[in-house]
Amino acid sequence: MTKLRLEHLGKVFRSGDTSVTALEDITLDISEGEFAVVVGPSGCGKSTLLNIVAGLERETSGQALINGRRIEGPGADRGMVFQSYTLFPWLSVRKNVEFGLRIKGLPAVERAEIARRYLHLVGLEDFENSLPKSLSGGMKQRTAIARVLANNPDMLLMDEPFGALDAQTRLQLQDLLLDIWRKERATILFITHDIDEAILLADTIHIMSSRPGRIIKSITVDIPRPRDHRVTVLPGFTAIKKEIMEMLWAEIH
Ligand SMILES: Nc1ncnc2c1ncn2[C@@H]1O[C@H](COP(=O)(O)OP(=O)(O)OP(=O)(O)O)[C@@H](O)[C@H]1O
Repeated sequence: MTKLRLEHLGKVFRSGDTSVTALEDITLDISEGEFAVVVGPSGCGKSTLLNIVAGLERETSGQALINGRRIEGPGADRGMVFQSYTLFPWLSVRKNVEFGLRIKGLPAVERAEIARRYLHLVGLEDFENSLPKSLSGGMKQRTAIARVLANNPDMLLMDEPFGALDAQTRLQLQDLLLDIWRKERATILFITHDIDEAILLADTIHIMSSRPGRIIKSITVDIPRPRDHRVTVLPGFTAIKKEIMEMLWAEIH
């Protein structure tokens, strides 16, 4: 079943006499439970694409549909994780995770139960009373992921979520995300600059051109699951990496 459909999506930013075409004629489908990754050169419109799906920006042509309904603004059916940490500094880890549930009006006992379940899933059950300032970058992103999952969204939208982390932590969180995705059967749209990350995670990789961003190729990653970092040395992995690198290289030269 199609979860997200983008039909001839375009975005032109206008300000005064100048206009920037960020996206042009983007058409793609993401199925329920699919892990879709978008890669592309810097400035090609990846964040703009994700922001339109999040309902934070409006397209200027075409349309974006979730579960067959046109996206016209933000909604609880989509949960977003950004590169920068977006936790409330004055709230404990658990209160951060509970935040959306509190807005929904869930009783305190139920909120705490759901928050603890997701903190356990991301390995932070012993830190529920800590404040964000006492957490490492990786722990902050784990909290952000738990917070989004606690709201039980239809889709997770992730904009370079591991981009600010050191290499070692990034590897750990990639494996954690794969584990969560398998357990929660989430539908994920994930943006990254990192080709290894894209191949490790994705069912499908959509490669974008330089601005104006178009989809120049969609690659199905047929490396068997469950995957972890050991797959990065497989010949199938290297072959996909070569293909993507050559396409991106051609885009920026
Ligand atoms: N609010 C805005 N107003 C005007 N132009 C914008 C706005 N947001 C983005 N752009 C332009 O649209 C283009 C695409 O930007 P976007 O941030 O989506 O690219 P990106 O692929 O996510 O970049 P990066 O990989 O460097 O994060 C860029 O040329 C950018 O300058």
